[in-house]
Amino acid sequence: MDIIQVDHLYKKYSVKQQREGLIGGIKDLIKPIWNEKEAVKHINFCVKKGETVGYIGPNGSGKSTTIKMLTGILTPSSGKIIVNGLEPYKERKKNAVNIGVVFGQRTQLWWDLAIRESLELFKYIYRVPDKVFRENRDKMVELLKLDEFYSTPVRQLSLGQRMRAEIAAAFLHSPSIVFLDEPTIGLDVVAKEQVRKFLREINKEKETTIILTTHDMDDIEQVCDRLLMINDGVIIFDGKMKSFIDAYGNERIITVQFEEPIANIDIDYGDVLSIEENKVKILFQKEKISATQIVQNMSQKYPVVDCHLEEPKIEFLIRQVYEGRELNGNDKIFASR
Ligand SMILES: Nc1ncnc2c1ncn2[C@@H]1O[C@H](COP(=O)(O)OP(=O)(O)OP(=O)(O)O)[C@@H](O)[C@H]1O
Repeated sequence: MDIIQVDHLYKKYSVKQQREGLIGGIKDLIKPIWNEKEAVKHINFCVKKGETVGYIGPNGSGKSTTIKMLTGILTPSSGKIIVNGLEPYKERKKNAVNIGVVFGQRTQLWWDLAIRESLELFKYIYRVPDKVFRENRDKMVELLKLDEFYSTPVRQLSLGQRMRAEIAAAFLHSPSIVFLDEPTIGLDVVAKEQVRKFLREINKEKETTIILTTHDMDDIEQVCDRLLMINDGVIIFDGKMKSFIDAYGNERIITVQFEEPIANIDIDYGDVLSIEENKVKILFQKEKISATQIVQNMSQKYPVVDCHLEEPKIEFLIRQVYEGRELNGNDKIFASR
C-alpha cells in the first residue's frame, strides 16, 4: 500500500529582486520586481508503508521544499500529494495527527520545560490514550536513553540529548510516517549511533515509515533501504540502496605513490581522480584490470614506492551521481518510478 503518493509535484518561489543603491532600494519598495525560482520540478514518487527512504541531494536541490509540502507547511504550485489518504496542505491538522517531524536545526520542545513535561504536553495535544502514552514513553526512555536527563529543562540539555528528546516527541503519538531533516547534525559518534539504532528498531517493530533527509551518508547507509536522490529539483535516482551499491560494486580506487612528484599521467584503463605531488588516485573496474596490473604498468614509467586499494565509499558514489556521472550500464534505476 502506498502511504505517500507524489504526482508531478512542482513548486516555485517568487523572489524579490534587489536593486543596487539607495534609489534601487526605494524602487524596490515602490515597484518591486519579482523573479521566479523553481525549487521542485514535476517530481513523481510513491512510498510504501514501512519503507525507510533516504531523501538526499546537494544544498539547494529541493529536499526541504519537498518535505515542507509533504508535511503541509507549504502548498505546491501544481501537482498533487496524498499522504495517508489526505492532501497535507489542505488538511494540515488531520495530517499532523498521522505524522511526526524532526527538524534538526529547530526545536519543537518547550525551552523551560523538562522532557517529562514536554512529553505530557504532546500527549495532551495529540490526545494520545493513557495506555499508548505509557507504552511509547517507556520505550523511548529506554531506547533513546532519556532517563539520565528526563527531568532536566530542555535549555540545559546538550545537543545530542535534546535531539534524542526531539525524536521521542516525534514518535510519541505512534505516527505512521516520520520525517526527519538532518536529525544527527552536530551529534557525536555515540549519539549518532543511538539515533540510528532507534530508527532501525522502531521501523522494524512498528513499521513506521521513515523519510530521512541528511548529508551524513552513514545515516542513509545504516537506516535506509531505499534511496531517493534529487538534484536541481529533479529526481535523479530512485531505487533500492542495494541496487545503488551493486551498480558500483565492481569499482575500486587505487592510490599509487611514486618516488618523485608527477605532473600528469595518461591512462586508458581507469579514471584519474586526482594527482597530488607524488600520489595519483585512480578509479577502475576490477573486472577489467587488476590492481597488480595497474601497479606493474605504472612502475614501467615511474618508480612506485607504495600503493593503497579501497572500495569507493557511498558518499563518493553519490557525489559522482550529483556531478552527472552515469551508473555503470544500469541507467534504468535512474528512472523515477
Ligand atoms: N522561501 C524561499 N523563497 C525563495 N526561494 C527559496 C525559499 N526556500 C528555498 N528556496 C530556494 O529553493 C531551492 C531549494 O531549496 P531547499 O531549501 O528546498 O533545498 P535543500 O535541498 O533542502 O537544501 P539544503 O540541503 O541546503 O537544506 C534553493 O535554490 C533555495 O534557494
